[in-house]
Amino acid sequence: MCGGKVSPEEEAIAAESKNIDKQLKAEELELIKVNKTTTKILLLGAGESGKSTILKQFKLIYGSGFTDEDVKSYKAAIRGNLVICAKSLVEAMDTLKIPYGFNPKDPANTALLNESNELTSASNEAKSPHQRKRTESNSKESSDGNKIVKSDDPLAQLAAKLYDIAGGSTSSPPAATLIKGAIIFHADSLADSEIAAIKTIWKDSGIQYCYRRANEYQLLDSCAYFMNDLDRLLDQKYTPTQQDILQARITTTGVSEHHFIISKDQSYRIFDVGGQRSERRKWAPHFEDVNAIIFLIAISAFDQTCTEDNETNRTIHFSVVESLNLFQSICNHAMFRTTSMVVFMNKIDIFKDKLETVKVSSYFPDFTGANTYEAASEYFAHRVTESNKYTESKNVYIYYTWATDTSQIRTVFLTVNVILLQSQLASVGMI
Ligand SMILES: Nc1nc2c(ncn2[C@@H]2O[C@H](COP(=O)(O)OP(=O)(O)OP(=O)(O)O)[C@@H](O)[C@H]2O)c(=O)[nH]1
Ligand SMILES: [Mg+2]
Repeated sequence: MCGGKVSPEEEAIAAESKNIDKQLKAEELELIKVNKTTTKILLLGAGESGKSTILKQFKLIYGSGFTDEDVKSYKAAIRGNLVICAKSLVEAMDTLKIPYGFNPKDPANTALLNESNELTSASNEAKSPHQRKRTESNSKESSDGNKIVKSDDPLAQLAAKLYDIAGGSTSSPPAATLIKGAIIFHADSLADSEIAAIKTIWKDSGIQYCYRRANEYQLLDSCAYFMNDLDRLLDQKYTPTQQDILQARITTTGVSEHHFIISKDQSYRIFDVGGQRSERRKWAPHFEDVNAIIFLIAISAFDQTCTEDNETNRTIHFSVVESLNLFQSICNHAMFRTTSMVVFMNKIDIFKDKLETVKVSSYFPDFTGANTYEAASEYFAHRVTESNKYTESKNVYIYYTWATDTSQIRTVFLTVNVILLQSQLASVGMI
């Protein structure tokens, strides 16, 4: 075949072989496409940031929803959640020193409060400017958002005084004593006495005041959702709704893998991990071949201390600070140099509510903007994006999410899917 004339048969064979090559190439490309668009995603973030709730939304939106088995186990979990909430509340009544029946709006309390305010301002007047400055900085000792703000609220002090006068923890009503002794469990049903006790304490004005101070101790975010609907949840024929399941809290231990087909071109392998500190050492074995990380930060917790700190009495950090540090270490991890980072700034519903009464600058003094949702969320988003050291090789995409709201999450997922598909195709040079 050195420059000789090519016969029509040979021509046909060459054309056929060209065709086959073309077809193979197309099939290979298709194969690559299919393989490359199976995105391996890790759901990361601190405990209670909402990872498993996002996974539940994947099941609802792209999977077959909750199975009968799921519903059964969540029914028991929800009842367990009720006991946990009731227990957290009655325990906090003692740690915060709030007497049962305490009503901040009671005229007698208002009068006492005015009296103590007058006394405080008289004593402040008598102090030198230097002494005054020291008292003020003691009550709000927070320079880097990393130290706890000490409560010098006159109402909290009045409650504590009345608590001591009433006899402290010995003055707890029988319902509270019963709850204190209750064992936390996942159960299909609760004893009648426990049901009655939970109902009684939730109606107590002191407990309601304690609930409003939930940033000072650990309480499940779904506490009010469940407690305000006790009759329905405790009915013998109760079956959890989708929303109840989204609100239910089961702490994740270990790592679980889940598969979802998003479209004909896109499928996900999602890994849900436990976010509590003791769980984080189980993350690393899953770091190989990760295409994207969805990292959750509960921004509503900007005034909240960390669970584990409360348990061990170690140095107290704000949980958002811990989340930002955790994000920084993941984002700048050598194995994730080119891994797309999608950050869900989660629990914006609670965040918005909180901003009505709580100042971000009290906990993050370098925040100088207006105490609005727009300014505060932008501030936290900036804290996230500025952590990325690999600005040349990857992007950090920020979304504000309400993980328990399926329609909001559906919209968020649509844009996340587009971004993940594009960045994955780009990473294999296909766009
Ligand atoms: N109101 C509100 N509650 C939320 C939101 N996201 C999650 N929650 C609730 O927060 C609690 C904790 O959520 P999970 O999804 O269990 O948190 P996690 O990150 O999986 O926690 P670990 O498994 O311990 O790592 C649950 O009761 C959820 O219903 C949100 O955006 N708004
Ligand atoms: Mg979880």
